[in-house]
Amino acid sequence: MKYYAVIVAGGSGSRMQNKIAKQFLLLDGKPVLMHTMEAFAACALNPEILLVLNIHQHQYWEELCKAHSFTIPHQLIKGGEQRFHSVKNGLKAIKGKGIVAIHDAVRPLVSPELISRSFEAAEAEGNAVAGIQPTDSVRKINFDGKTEALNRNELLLIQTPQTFNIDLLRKAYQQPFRNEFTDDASVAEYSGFTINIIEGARDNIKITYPEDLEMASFLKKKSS
Ligand SMILES: Nc1ccn([C@@H]2O[C@H](COP(=O)(O)OP(=O)(O)OP(=O)(O)O)[C@@H](O)[C@H]2O)c(=O)n1
Ligand SMILES: C[C@](O)(CO)[C@H](O)COP(=O)(O)O
Repeated sequence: MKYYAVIVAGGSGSRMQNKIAKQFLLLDGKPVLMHTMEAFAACALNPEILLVLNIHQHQYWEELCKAHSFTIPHQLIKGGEQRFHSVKNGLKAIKGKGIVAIHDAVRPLVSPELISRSFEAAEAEGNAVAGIQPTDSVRKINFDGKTEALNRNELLLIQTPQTFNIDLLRKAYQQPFRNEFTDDASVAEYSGFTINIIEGARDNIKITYPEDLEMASFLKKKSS
């Protein structure tokens, strides 16, 4: 079986409010994106890595790789307007059959163990989407602005990797973009596929706001 990893890094990181896109910010002296790619390179299934990056950042990325002596093999793909389009561009670059993991570049603490588990579960079930249970109480905001309690035991916080049989995901990504397509599971589900959840990891955080980078540094040190 052939394994692929599409690392989506085509965003601008606006919520990070930094002139440098968050995927390039330093985490323990190394760009966030490099930590993420190292986790996939350490996966025993040896996935082929495709990095999806805004075309205007390709040269900057190549300079960063030289500066950090970063030599993990990968194919560079141009990003798209939305995450959806970036994933679609990544899929277009994969020929033939196999299993593909889609992963946010800004989830650098993903473990090779979770990556392998995701590939293995997707190979068995058709797809595998990482999720964890909320530990806070949760409420829904109604159209009138009032809120109502939800049963948190019926909810999941969804992460990446989100891993699929490539043929399944290619079919799903033939649909036109919809605003509710915030991840690959929502795209696959809208296309009629049932989503298979696997246990994610509490430290598999997405770096979105400045404090997330500080948290990631703490978690990285704790796990080393
Ligand atoms: N057009 C886009 C938008 C997002 N992403 C990627 O999707 C992942 C999750 O997106 P998010 O955390 O929202 O990143 P940004 O869109 O960069 O952040 P923001 O919404 O704060 O601008 C990130 O690795 C981001 O680089 C992408 O590949 N292409
Ligand atoms: C894909 C994702 O990380 C799953 O939780 C999330 O949907 C990405 O959302 P973002 O707004 O693009 O960061």
